[in-house]
Amino acid sequence: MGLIKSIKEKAKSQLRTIVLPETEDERVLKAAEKVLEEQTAKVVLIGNEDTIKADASSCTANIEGATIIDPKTFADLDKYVDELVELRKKKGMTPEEAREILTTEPRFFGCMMVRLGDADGLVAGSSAPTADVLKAAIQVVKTAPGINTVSSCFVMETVDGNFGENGLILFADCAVIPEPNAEQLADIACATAATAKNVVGIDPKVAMLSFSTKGSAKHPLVDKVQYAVDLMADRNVDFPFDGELQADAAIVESIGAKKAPGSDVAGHANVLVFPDLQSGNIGYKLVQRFSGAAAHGPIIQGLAKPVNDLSRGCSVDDIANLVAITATQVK
Ligand SMILES: CC(C)(COP(=O)(O)OP(=O)(O)OC[C@H]1O[C@@H](n2cnc3c(N)ncnc32)[C@H](O)[C@@H]1OP(=O)(O)O)[C@@H](O)C(=O)NCCC(=O)NCCS
Ligand SMILES: CC(=O)OP(=O)(O)O
Repeated sequence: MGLIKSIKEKAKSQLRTIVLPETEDERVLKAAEKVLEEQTAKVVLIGNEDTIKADASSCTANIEGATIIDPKTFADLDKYVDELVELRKKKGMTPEEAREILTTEPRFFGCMMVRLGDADGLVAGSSAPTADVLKAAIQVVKTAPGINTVSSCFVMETVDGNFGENGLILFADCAVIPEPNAEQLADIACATAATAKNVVGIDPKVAMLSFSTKGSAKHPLVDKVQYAVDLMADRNVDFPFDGELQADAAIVESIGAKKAPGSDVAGHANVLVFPDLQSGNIGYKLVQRFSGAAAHGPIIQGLAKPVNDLSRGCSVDDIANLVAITATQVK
């Protein structure tokens, strides 16, 4: 069974409640229809009921069965306001500011639903830059206990099946931390290994990428990746990892054997940790567009509850697929 098919089967058996706050986007309304039709989740749409219904009708999206919540008339708004003030009191947020944010920024309202258990997860980002989704998630949902770093990965479903795990390969971090330090690179590697296991169902083999393989180039940027590898060794992680490796050494067996002989990851990696956000974000988009790979994500890692982002270039299917992925992340 393909990845998305098996994730949808799992989601169907759990039927979680997922919030879609960006209801001004017709792709979201069409995705809501698809999710309801496939019964992979219950759907909550945020916004004015008349407007959402009129928009759905004009794009012929059947959203019957979705729950529509208008923050402006929401019965528990005062409770949400109190919670946001409490969360942001160190930053000096007033009740008036909290009310304004919750009634005008649906991503914040949706994240508060998730925080307070009125929904299980949230998917947004089709009509806002990633930073807007991340800010709502980090400020409201917060990191999971014991976790310092929020990061992201894409599950790339490549076409020819030769790379990674029968064509499945995770790329990280492609959406969150612009210039990770070595500690954060190690955190990204550990979080992505967990996503590989828990969401994709594969045993992770993690390559810490660079423009150098095993000291073939000398530069402070190479030193940073080597230090991240040392930190992972200190953490005694329970998955194979290696670095620093160039991308070809990580994913092509013959090149891995030549550039990093003896490595149990080189040539077989199914998790690629990029050294920074520039390489990660550019890398995933090039693979997606040049090769026709499906890019599922960005799946956000390290939050207390599942909130996932979309690229603004996403399709209706991308949104519906990410809703199913989000549903299966609920603990
Ligand atoms: C993620 C991002 C939005 C955070 O920005 P920020 O200005 O630090 O966000 P906020 O001010 O809302 O931060 C809220 C809190 O979360 C913390 N935080 C920020 N990034 C974090 C991370 N990756 N992990 C854990 N905590 C984080 C902040 O330190 C802050 O803590 P505080 O409230 O105790 O001071 C920012 O790093 C960003 O824009 N990243 C790039 C996103 C992007 O453009 N991606 C490319 C396209 S996909
Ligand atoms: C993940 C990402 O790159 O998002 P966007 O394309 O919306 O910037």
